[in-house]
Amino acid sequence: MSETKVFSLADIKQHMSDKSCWLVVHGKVYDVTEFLEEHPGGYDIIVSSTGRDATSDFEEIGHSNSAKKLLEKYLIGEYEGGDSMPPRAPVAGATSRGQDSCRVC
Ligand code: HEM
Repeated sequence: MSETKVFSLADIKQHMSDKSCWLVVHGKVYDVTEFLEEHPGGYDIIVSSTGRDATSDFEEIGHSNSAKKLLEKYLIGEYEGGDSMPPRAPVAGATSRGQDSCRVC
């Protein structure tokens, strides 16, 4: 078994398209590019869950156990912040250094 790779938010944000598509679910990073075409829910819905924490998107749909098992096939590593990934894309221009608290709210 090779060592677990750890990815930053900046890494993850480079894979937000159908050319290269990573998902973060429960703090783990999945490269689902190859799965996009096969996804029964369509590929655009997955692409729209990239670049942020996709855990609630994935869980709220009520995916079957076989869908959860399928996810394991695409595991490539972990997010450096564990479960602390922003659920929505941070405010435009914010840094990924953890100082992106909202100035408006
Ligand atoms: C790599 C991650 C994912 C895998 C492996 C996956 C797998 C699957 C599978 C196997 C199904 C068929 C039903 C089932 O067995 O539960 C399904 C349906 C569905 N998935 Fe995903 N899914 C993933 C990510 C997502 C994400 C991030 C969303 C975003 C909300 C999503 C939305 C849906 C929807 C809406 C359906 C229902 C499609 C329908 O019945 O019309 N999935 N998915």
